[in-house]
Amino acid sequence: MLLDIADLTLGTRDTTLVQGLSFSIAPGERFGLIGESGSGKSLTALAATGLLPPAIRATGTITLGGEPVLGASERRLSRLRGAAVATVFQEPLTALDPLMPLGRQIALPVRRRLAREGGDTSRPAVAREVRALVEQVRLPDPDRLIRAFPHEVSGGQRQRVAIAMALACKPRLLIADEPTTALDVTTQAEIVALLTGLVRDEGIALLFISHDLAVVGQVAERVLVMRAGRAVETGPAARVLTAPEEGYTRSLVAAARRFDTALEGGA
Ligand SMILES: Nc1ncnc2c1ncn2[C@@H]1O[C@H](COP(=O)(O)OP(=O)(O)OP(=O)(O)O)[C@@H](O)[C@H]1O
Repeated sequence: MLLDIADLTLGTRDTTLVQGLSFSIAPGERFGLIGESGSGKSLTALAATGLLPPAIRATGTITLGGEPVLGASERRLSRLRGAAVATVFQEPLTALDPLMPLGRQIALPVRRRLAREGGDTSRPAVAREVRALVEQVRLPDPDRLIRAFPHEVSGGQRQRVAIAMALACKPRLLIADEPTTALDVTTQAEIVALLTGLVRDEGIALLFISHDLAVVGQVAERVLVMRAGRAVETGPAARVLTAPEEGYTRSLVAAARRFDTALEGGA
């Protein structure tokens, strides 16, 4: 397994936020973590990358690429973050430097990876890779985009830049935490299709986190539904999202269907 989480419990000094959570992701697998706001999805993702806030205590085990995450030194973790896992967040603006042209921002993880691999880190070599990544995430007008600042491009384009930066690390696991929530519906669908296609083509495993069942259904092969920090149901996406066994999942699926029907009725 690429990511193995066993009996993970997270909490502050006086509150339990995630309890007894276990799941694993195989190399190349697309896994969906579903749950309403506050159910503990983001904390779980942060725990998997060793980025938990200092106030949060963790027990259980997390193994990423064969290495333990909980209790690992910052040095080991930063190596693991570069090579094994990269994350795309809901709001790409938080991950981008407002004062740096987008091309230079994409160049940072490219140069880090080339240095790690002992590759050519000269300016032309890095620029070639940046250009290839910009094309891979299908950003329009690459020459303009490379020189543009974050506020000069659209939200969907910023998310494509964030995806390019994640791909630049050549991770074995990509974590996407609500990557489409801040976008309009059309852009959402484009980003979901892009992400799914890229991870499939590159053989990268995906941990896709969302409260939106329809979106997760398009992306994931297997899903886990969380409620108030606990796993409610897990299984193949096609089964859980069409024939859920647990009452809570059934109510989520029914609510999503009602929403779809209302949209169709209103169209
Ligand atoms: N640093 C922190 N200190 C204390 N409590 C925290 C901290 N970070 C998160 N929490 C709490 O942990 C719970 C789970 O948060 P988390 O962000 O993982 O939920 P989520 O399912 O990702 O929801 P959302 O989709 O809204 O981000 C929430 O009740 C939140 O208030």
